[in-house]
Amino acid sequence: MMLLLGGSGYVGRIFARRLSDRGLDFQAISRRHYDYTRRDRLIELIDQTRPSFLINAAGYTGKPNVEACEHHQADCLLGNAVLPGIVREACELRNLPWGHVSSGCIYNGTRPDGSGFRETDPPNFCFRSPPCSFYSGSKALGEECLQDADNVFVWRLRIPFSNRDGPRNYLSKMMRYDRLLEVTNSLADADEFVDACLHCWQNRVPFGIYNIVNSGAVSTGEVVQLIRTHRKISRPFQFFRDEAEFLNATSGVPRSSCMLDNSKLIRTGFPIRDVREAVAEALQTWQPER
Ligand SMILES: NC(=O)C1=CN([C@@H]2O[C@H](COP(=O)(O)OP(=O)(O)OC[C@H]3O[C@@H](n4cnc5c(N)ncnc54)[C@H](OP(=O)(O)O)[C@@H]3O)[C@@H](O)[C@H]2O)C=CC1
Ligand SMILES: Cc1cn([C@H]2C[C@H](O)[C@@H](COP(=O)(O)OP(=O)(O)O[C@H]3O[C@@H](C)C(=O)[C@@H](O)[C@H]3O)O2)c(=O)[nH]c1=O
Repeated sequence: MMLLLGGSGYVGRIFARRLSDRGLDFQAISRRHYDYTRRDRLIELIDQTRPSFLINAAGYTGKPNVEACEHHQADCLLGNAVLPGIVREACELRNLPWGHVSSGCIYNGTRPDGSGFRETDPPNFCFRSPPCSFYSGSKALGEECLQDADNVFVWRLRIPFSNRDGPRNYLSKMMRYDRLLEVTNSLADADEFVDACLHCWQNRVPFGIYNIVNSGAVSTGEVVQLIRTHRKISRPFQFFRDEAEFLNATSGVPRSSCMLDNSKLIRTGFPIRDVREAVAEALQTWQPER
């Protein structure tokens, strides 16, 4: 049996669906019913349920986007920086292996040679390397709390998308925003991300940090072109002139735009798709929100 923390959230629900689809036994835990953010309660929960693995898909992301983290800093620090440390302590005490959903947003840009950041690269979009958003800073602190931990996977997700239309889906956002920021990013098909996380545990790959994104990176303009082609949308898409105009028009919170190297994941035998192929397929099989 696996414990799933944060199973009520966007990422947690995808874990729940994929676990159910595979017939894997799990219990999704919500703070509403059980306060897993308290170390003593989490240890009690582990003792009562005796799981073989724990998935931490809990955290504070801000709604509708990370801008909200600037105004809810305590919740953000609790969910993203403190909670991973609490889960670590509880899991270490009970010798329970686990996985933590982190974010690639602790980086900005590329490595100096233009390649994607590797798991060994220090974050460059965080409180220790400003500027950054409060969200990114809090996620990097969360990873610091897990440094040198045994028995944990740190799964870095980045800009999830899927074929299911909705306010958290990056492709839906690109179709709904009035104006778009032209940047280049690594992205992750949300289902593929979860499958890769489950692959790590089920195939007992070595614990540690994994960048879990589709291969390559894609610009906003390329995504728009794929949307035009596969969704047959002919209306014009408006773009911000540059990042300064984006920051002026929104609430001034900088975003991470970055490329991540996923070769460590690929070496474990997980066949992750190229980002353009994955985006195209999501758009071809699009399920509009009702
Ligand atoms: N969505 C995205 O674009 C990305 C998300 N991530 C990471 O994935 C994880 C899940 O994100 P996502 O599913 O999008 O987030 P959601 O807000 O949709 O869900 C997160 C869940 O975490 C639980 N939670 C526990 N502590 C807190 C807290 N202090 N504040 C808010 N919620 C809390 C809540 O569940 P309950 O109250 O029921 O226990 C909540 O439903 C986060 O760690 C996030 O940083 C990483 C990259 C991209
Ligand atoms: C608000 C806005 C954003 N954008 C761009 C900026 C950015 O490149 C992309 C996504 O920005 P958003 O504000 O929608 O989402 P944001 O909250 O920044 O998304 C992030 O969420 C957290 C939880 C993560 O961990 C990240 O990996 C990422 O998925 O869209 C526009 O093009 N136009 C807009 O009006």
